[in-house]
Amino acid sequence: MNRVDWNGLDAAQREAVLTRPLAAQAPEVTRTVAAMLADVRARGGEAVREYTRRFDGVDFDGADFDGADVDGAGPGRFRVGADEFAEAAAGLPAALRDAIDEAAARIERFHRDGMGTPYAVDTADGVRCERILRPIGQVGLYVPAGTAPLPSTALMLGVPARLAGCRDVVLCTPPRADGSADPAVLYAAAACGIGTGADGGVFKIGGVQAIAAMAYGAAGLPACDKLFGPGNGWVTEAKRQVSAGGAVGIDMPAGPSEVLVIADAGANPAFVAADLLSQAEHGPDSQVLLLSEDAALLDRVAEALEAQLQSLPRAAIARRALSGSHLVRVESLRQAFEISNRYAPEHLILALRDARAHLQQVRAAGSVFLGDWAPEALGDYCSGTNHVLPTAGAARFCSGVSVASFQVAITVQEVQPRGLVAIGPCAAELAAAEGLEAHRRAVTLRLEAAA
Ligand SMILES: NC(=O)c1ccc[n+]([C@@H]2O[C@H](COP(=O)([O-])OP(=O)(O)OC[C@H]3O[C@@H](n4cnc5c(N)ncnc54)[C@H](O)[C@@H]3O)[C@@H](O)[C@H]2O)c1
Ligand SMILES: N[C@H](CO)Cc1c[nH]c[nH+]1
Ligand SMILES: [Zn+2]
Repeated sequence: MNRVDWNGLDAAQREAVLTRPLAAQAPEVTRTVAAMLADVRARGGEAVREYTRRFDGVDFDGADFDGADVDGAGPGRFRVGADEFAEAAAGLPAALRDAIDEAAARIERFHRDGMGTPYAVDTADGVRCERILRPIGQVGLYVPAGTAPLPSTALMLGVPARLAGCRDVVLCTPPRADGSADPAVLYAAAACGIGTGADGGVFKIGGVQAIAAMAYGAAGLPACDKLFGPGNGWVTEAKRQVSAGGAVGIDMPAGPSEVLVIADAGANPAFVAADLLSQAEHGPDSQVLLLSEDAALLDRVAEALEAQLQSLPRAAIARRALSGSHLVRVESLRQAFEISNRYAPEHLILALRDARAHLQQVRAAGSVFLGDWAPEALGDYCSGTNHVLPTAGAARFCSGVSVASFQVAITVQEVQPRGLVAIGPCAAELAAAEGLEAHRRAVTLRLEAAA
């Protein structure tokens, strides 16, 4: 990891420290993704099949890739059949099944309490305004499995989708080399009721081609109203591009993982190093930052990182992520929070003695971890909060996945004649000021009728 002193950097160098690795390669990714999306749009399932062969090394040689035959899922098809679900559940170690069930229950507990509630207000006598909630009709979930399958992501998306009442849920995840889906992802999907009923289903499709298939409807998938889930740079760019057209919504940019740690002299260097590595091991594009006033702490964390890397199976990936990451000496905690709020990290760990007291200084972050005993990994799996979170600075303006992400809120107004008499003149006056005569008449005609 690169070691810098914030006060010794000029503006451009500071910018470089806070620039995400993906930003540098964006134009090339943008072009590749645009071409792939256009191809799936034009050629449908055949293009999905071709990209699956190219990127995942699997050739699904089913009969009809565009819908007619997908219900009879079997070997050679994108859609996961009942037999593969059953095999997955039977083959999974009991301890893993229990862990998935336990995590699902805690995620549900947290998300259920945070569900938005409809409300109604009489804004005037005879004027009732309401906000009601409806589940989004057709939702598409993406569960990454490039560097490693993430069954926890299936829970993070599937649990709130179910709580919101979404009935038509499809889930895409890249196939393994033998053409099967990761069994733990299937078990987690099934635990959320995805893929086992008549509606929706789980499809073995990854990357850009999965996002295209869910956005446009291809390879047996319906065109979805909204897409959810994290992914690498290609997946995240694909989500951005399909949503730019306005035909499909997305949850947020949830790209390569990030963590920013603010640590004081009392922090445990081994804990801090482990937290940095747990995001660095996600992928070479991950970025991790450590800010501290204490130079000795930065030294000890650097040593701990090296020591822990020795026994890390994904050390090569983590080292690449660390090469684009920094250990930053700051002059004060105040400066640390200024930097953090500007960076707007996906995850923010406050390894501080009085962490809660500093929470009020946090203005932008996907999820915050207070103190020494809340490793970010708990939020990834089972504390109950959602791990699908905004990256690349998007935490400045959007939030992680919640039940509300799967709902639309609709406002309703019900007006009695006395209500129209009460507020109609206000509307008529404003309509006249805007020169919109039809608007004004829609009110005044009724005022006359009510008189
Ligand atoms: N922000 C969040 O909430 C969050 C949560 C979990 C994971 N993540 C991130 O999700 C990412 C998962 O990435 P992953 O790679 O492991 O899995 P992935 O499923 O996102 O990507 C794998 C797919 O990428 C495609 N691909 C690979 N190389 C390509 C190329 N050269 N051109 C076009 N497409 C290509 C392939 O189709 C492959 O199936 C990681 O970066 C991780 O940090 C983020
Ligand atoms: N840290 C990831 C979000 O950036 C989520 C995750 C899933 N599994 C492990 N971690
Ligand atoms: Zn993680």
